[in-house]
Amino acid sequence: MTQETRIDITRTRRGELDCWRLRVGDTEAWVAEQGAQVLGFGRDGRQPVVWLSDAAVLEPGKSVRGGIPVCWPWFGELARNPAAVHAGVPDAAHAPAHGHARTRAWQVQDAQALAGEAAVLTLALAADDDGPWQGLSARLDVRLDAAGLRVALHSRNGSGQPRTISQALHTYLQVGDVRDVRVLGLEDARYLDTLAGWVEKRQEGPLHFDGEVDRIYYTGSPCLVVDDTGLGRRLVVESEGSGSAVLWNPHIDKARRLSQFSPDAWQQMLCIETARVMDDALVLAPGAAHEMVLRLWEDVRL
Ligand SMILES: O=P(O)(O)OC[C@H]1O[C@H](O)[C@H](O)[C@@H](O)[C@@H]1O
Repeated sequence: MTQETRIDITRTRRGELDCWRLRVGDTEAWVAEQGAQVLGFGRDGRQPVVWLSDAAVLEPGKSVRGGIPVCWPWFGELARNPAAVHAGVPDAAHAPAHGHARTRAWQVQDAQALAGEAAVLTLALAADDDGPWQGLSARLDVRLDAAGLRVALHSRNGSGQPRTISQALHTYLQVGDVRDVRVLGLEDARYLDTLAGWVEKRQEGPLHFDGEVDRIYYTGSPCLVVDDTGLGRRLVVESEGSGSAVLWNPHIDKARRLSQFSPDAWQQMLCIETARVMDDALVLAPGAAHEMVLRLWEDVRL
């Protein structure tokens, strides 16, 4: 990247949400302040890397279907989590899926265009003063540069007790046709098949999407690759500080039950969710902090 590469960051609105647009040369990312949710990432004139539903609703209080929702301080159904995650929560069975962070207003801490380098945005979610999540705070650093998109989720336990949480950067990826895609890097990994009674299985070969997939992988590899022959590209999802990943595609029937989701949209998306879930849940000692990083880029084959 040269000093002349255009880099900027601007506050703007999409629908009813306050957002930030990060721009580095011909690459752009969008982030909503609500939920610190990345809403888009891609290069001019190419298919997006990050998928956003054409039925997405950009309104306060609603998690947007697509982008990278931040699931925190729990992932999925709270009651399905290890007991330590919902200890002290009075009505875990009725807690909202994927935690409260994705629909809350996060505070902007920093927004900078670093000449010749990157556009960076930092958003923070203050700790609750009381209640079951008292003392737990989060921060999300988003950085766009010539290498791609980097998203880092910091969790901090400011309480006087050890705390266990679960979390995910729930990345929706754009693909040509999910039936022609394979995910590499999961070979031989243990996984929980949530569609088959949460039994543990082992992945054989690359992952294909022949039907609904909703699995929690214990990832030995920090680097997963979406090999997309339809779009002639590979998407690389690299993680740090994460030992699990959720792989999801709703296929035909579940697509009909999802909010903000067109009936055929399952064909053009899949989720790779960089996570700390189930056996890999995150234990934070009093005063401790943790960083989980996702790096995402497109590798174009000619
Ligand atoms: O509809 P949402 O609450 O956004 O959840 C969307 C999906 O998230 C994860 O991938 C879960 O593993 C799925 O079971 C769930 O359907």
